[in-house]
Amino acid sequence: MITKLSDWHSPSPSSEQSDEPVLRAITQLRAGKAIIVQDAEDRENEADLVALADRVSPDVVNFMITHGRGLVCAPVSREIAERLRLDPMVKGNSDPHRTQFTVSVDAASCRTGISATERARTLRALADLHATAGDFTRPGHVFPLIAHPAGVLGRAGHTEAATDLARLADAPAAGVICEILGQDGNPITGRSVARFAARFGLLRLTIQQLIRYRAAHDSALLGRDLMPDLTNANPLISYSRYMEKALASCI
Ligand SMILES: O=C(CO)[C@H](O)[C@H](O)COP(=O)(O)O
Repeated sequence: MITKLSDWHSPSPSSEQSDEPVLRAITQLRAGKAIIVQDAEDRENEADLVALADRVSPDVVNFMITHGRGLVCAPVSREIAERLRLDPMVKGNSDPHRTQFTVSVDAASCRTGISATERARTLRALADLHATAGDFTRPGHVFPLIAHPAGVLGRAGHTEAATDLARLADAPAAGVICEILGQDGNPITGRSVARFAARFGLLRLTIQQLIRYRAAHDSALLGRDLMPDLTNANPLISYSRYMEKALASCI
C-alpha cells in the first residue's frame, strides 16, 4: 500500500515541464527556506509564506512575522494531530473554508512562547516524530491546522499544500504558514505578490500547480484516467471518484 507521497513521484516525461515549479519548491524547502504558495482567486485568494516545520529557524519565523504579518500556523497530518492530542479549537467549525484549527500550543520548554525563537522551537517539536502530547502546553502561540488526508487532491488549501510539500520533501508532514499582508493590512494579491517575491528572492507556487503535479504522478502509478477536474476550484468531488478507482486498483 502507498503511504508516502514520495513513493508516488517517479519521473513522467509528459509532466516534466509542469513538474519543475514543484521540484524547485521542494529544493528550497529542504534548504530550510520559505516559499510563497497562492490558492485560487475564487477561493481565499491569499499568498502564504510556507516552510517546513522540522527545519524552521528563528530567522524564518522572524521573517514571517515581520514581512508576512499574518497568523503563524502549523499545518499537520491527522496522524500527528492524533498522536499529540491536538483537539479541535471549537466544536462546530463555521470557518468559511472549514480550516481545521486545533487548540494552540507552545513547546513545554518555552518561557512565554511568543518570541521567534520559541515559536520555531514549538514548530520543530510539532514535527518531531518522537514528541508526545505532554511535550506541549495549551493554549499557546502556534496554531496547528489539520490537513485533509488526501492533501490538495481533497482540499485545495494552504494547509494541505504545506503537508503535501513536506511529504514530497521526505520530511514529517508538518509545515509552517503565514499569510502575507500588505502595508494597508490587507492580504496582497496579483502583482503585489510578484513584487514581494522579487524583493525577497522567494519562489512562488500555486496550489493548482501542486494539484497538477500530484494528479500526474498519482495517475502514472494508478492508471491514466485518475485526473481530478482542475476546472473545479474545490477538487473534492472529482477526488472522491478518483479515490474509488484508486482503492479498487489496490484490492
Ligand atoms: O485560515 C488561515 C490560517 O491563518 C489561512 O487562511 C491559511 O491560508 C490556511 O487556511 P486554508 O488551508 O483554508 O488555506
